[in-house]
Amino acid sequence: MPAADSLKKRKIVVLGSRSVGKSSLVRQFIENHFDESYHPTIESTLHKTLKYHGVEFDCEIIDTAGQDEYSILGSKHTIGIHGYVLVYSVTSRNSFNMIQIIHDKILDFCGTEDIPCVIVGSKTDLQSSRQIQPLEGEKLAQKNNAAWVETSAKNNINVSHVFDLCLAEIEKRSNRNFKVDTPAPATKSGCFIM
Ligand SMILES: Nc1nc2c(ncn2[C@@H]2O[C@H](COP(=O)(O)OP(=O)(O)OP(=O)(O)O)[C@@H](O)[C@H]2O)c(=O)[nH]1
Repeated sequence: MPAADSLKKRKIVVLGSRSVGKSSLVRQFIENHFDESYHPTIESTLHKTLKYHGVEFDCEIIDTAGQDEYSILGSKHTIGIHGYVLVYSVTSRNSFNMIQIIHDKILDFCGTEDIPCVIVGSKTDLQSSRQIQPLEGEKLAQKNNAAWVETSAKNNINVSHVFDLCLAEIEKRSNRNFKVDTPAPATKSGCFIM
């Protein structure tokens, strides 16, 4: 296996409203662990090596603090980012509505019309509290040219699939215009054009 510093690097940021399960998703993926208690996140960065089409990538996954409509999306969450995981809870209409707001903020900041993105409906184990049906999630993803999946971090359902999908979205775009190794040119704001 190649040393981590010789691997191609991919930076993925996880965004969404407060308490939708962003940290739980990331922790389950990286540490195979789920915690019922809630500890609000400030920000944490974790690493994992992922394989896509036989190529290994050193993935840096940035778990962010919960967003609301007034949160400012900074350069930290846009510049140098290859892919986005946008999480809503299937039990919260507000968190679902936030996805479009966050997506639009990213496009606006990056000055682009398309980003590699996976939209994630979390907490599917809480079926009796469900407010968002799968079809709504799928339609939102289609509208934004994003991948979509529902997960349960608690039951470890589809957790790793989120990150496979994200790499696929990243590589789909980078292969369209560039070789995997070629750094994408930056826009005026410094975001990658994928
Ligand atoms: N039942 C269930 N609860 C979950 C799931 N994922 C997360 N939770 C719970 O939801 C609460 C919030 O989870 P976090 O992972 O901290 O959410 P977050 O989006 O990182 O929260 P912020 O740091 O505020 O942005 C915790 O009590 C978790 O145990 C899930 O898949 N199923």
